[in-house]
Amino acid sequence: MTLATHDVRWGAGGRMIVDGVTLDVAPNRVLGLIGPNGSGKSSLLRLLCRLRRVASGVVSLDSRDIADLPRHELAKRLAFVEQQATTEVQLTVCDVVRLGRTPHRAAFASWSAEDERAVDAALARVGLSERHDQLWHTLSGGERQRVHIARALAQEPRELILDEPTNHLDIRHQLSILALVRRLRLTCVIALHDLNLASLFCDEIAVLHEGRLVAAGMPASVLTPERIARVFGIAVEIRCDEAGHRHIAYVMDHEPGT
Ligand SMILES: Nc1ncnc2c1ncn2[C@@H]1O[C@H](COP(=O)(O)OP(=O)(O)OP(=O)(O)O)[C@@H](O)[C@H]1O
Repeated sequence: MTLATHDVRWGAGGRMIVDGVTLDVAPNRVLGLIGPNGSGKSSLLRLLCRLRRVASGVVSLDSRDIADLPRHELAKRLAFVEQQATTEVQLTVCDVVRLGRTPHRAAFASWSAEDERAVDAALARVGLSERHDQLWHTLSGGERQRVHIARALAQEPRELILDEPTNHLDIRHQLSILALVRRLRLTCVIALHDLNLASLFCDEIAVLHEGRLVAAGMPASVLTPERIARVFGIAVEIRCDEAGHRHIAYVMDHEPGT
């Protein structure tokens, strides 16, 4: 166990938004977090990264309460790729990725060859090496998303938290980013909306509904038509192809657009 929550609660605006979530993230595995809009996915991810403090319960890293970890130590271990992260407009792509090296550098230390290698490797991994010097604000939405993933990789974390990292990406880049996340062999928690991508790329899936964890486990056991109907309010059929891959097909009771 590296990252875990025990009975974590957090509320805002007079209501409970994350309501008693207990979850273990297996080391070096990808946990997909799914749930309808507003079910508390981003809020839970922010609690995992200590960007918000729990109202009650514990988030732990290697069995230590993250509330007790020095900020610097937490930043070396855990990287977060936020949904629609913004960045100062006058920075170049490599400036943004270099920010990922901050936790590894002592105050006033000069930029090292190791830092530069980590930045170059991170940009290469997301396929943006040739954009090294481009101004960040001139990138497309999908390219910005990949730069933020590179920034997180430059941090060389052991735990990687991603909030809908496939937003803005075309289908090829959605597949390549999720394949990359799998290849990294880090402990990953990743909020996703696409149930088929979650099923294909995640080792385990956790389902949030109205702030509560309603299921967690292997994709095939969690993503059943009954549960999808209950949580998302839609009808689906599960089809298996010849290779044994499951495909979740949406059942329309009328033709789209009619
Ligand atoms: N600081 C806050 N104050 C008041 N309400 C908040 C705050 N943060 C989140 N919420 C509410 O909590 C609920 C859960 O939000 P959250 O962003 O965690 O959901 P989500 O599952 O990530 O949704 P989505 O799929 O739409 O991104 C929403 O109804 C949101 O409006």
